[in-house]
Amino acid sequence: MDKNGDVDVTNLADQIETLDTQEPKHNSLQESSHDVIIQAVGDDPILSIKTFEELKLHENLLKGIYEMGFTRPSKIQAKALPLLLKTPPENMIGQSQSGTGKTAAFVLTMLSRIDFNLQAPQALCLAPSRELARQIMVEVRKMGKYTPVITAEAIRESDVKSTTTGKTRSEEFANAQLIVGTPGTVYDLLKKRIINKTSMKIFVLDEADNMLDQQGLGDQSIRIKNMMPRDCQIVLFSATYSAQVRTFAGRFAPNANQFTLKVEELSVKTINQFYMDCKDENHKFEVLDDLYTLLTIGQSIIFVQKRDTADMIAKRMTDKGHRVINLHGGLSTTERDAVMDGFRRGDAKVLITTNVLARGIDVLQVNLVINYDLPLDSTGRHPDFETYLHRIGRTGRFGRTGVSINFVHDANSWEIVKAIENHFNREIVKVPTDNWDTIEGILKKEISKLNS
Ligand SMILES: Nc1ncnc2c1ncn2[C@@H]1O[C@H](COP(=O)(O)OP(=O)(O)OP(=O)(O)O)[C@@H](O)[C@H]1O
Repeated sequence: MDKNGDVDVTNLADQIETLDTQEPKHNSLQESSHDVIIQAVGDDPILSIKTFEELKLHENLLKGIYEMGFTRPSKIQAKALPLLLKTPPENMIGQSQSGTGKTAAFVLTMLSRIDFNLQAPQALCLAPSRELARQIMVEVRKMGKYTPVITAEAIRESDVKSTTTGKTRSEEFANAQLIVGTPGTVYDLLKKRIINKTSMKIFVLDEADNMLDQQGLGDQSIRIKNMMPRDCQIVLFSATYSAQVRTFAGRFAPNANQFTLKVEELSVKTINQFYMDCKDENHKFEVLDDLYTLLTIGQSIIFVQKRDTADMIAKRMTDKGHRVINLHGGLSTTERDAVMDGFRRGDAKVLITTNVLARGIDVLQVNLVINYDLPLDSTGRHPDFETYLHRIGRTGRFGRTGVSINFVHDANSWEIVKAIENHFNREIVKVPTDNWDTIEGILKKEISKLNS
């Protein structure tokens, strides 16, 4: 807390994840450390690299990695990359907590698989949202900066010329080697043969459990996968896999090397979780207004369940004098890009959104996530555990500390918070809604515990 009595969540410590640098202990198909179970398909020892050099990557790729400030591989990168880069390629079903560097693991693999002399699509990555696809492409372009890779984003819905490249879709995809997109657009482009699939070497699903969800994007992902050549490497990554999706993932990516986290290891330790007991729906807004009036908060994301609620909260917060922005699927793509880019630049500090941004979005300065509405499954009554974890994972990125606050306003929402607490076996601490000195005290204590 600073001398004005504000909780200073803007200056949270930059703790870099402690790397597991131990030598592999045995040559076996399965390795189980305290947090992750690795099932490898081959008989080779499960290696864990300590430096990126050990991967024997092209020096231009290494240059890109180092320029991004990646001095050492994270734990998932250290263990997954040796398996991902094997020749002949092997499939992967990877799991690691939010913000631990899964993107770099698959981006590096895609870039390593490309024959730069061949101007045809060779690597395809799907993500569930336009914003995440754009973010992955930024990482591709940074990491591949010193390579001649030709890239294309498959996120536009019509055949208009790209505003950035001035090319039509056919022109853009004719010689693109690495494509990142959303499933609907990619499927459409493959079907129309605008994307040529014949030389495709690697197919990646980020947020794979979401992409394979039979009630959502699953159908499209399956259709796209069925169009890929037989020997195409299939790589799935997510922080979460429900038991049902995991079984299906095993069929989608057969004979895969698998990384599985135990449920109690899923929550990121540096994200501290709270709940506030509001009297009713309307009181939730008053508490939100007070929070932003009384506390100094860095960048934050407020999650609601519906687009209408996002619009309504944004309007009411603006009327109260708070500077907020709002992003959901009801906006045009141009509006969505402008909002997201503004938030990334830090022009706006408070982003109100729906589950469209629950997954993957990486803005390191976000130190607070508010679940204004708790995430519910399709019945609308039960908790959506996976979405909860992804939402709060928008803070606490790569070893940073973060705070998440859940708003509770009736018996059902209280039960949902308790169910989430039990499911992940992580305490969600109650903070009062009426005593701001106490609120500051609790948040400060919890944050300092995390930093110590
Ligand atoms: N080896 C590294 N060294 C330093 N920073 C890294 C390294 N690897 C990744 N990062 C950074 O860590 C942050 C989180 O990485 P990333 O977005 O890939 O997480 P993730 O595991 O995909 O999370 P989520 O499950 O939320 O999608 C990013 O800002 C990324 O640039």
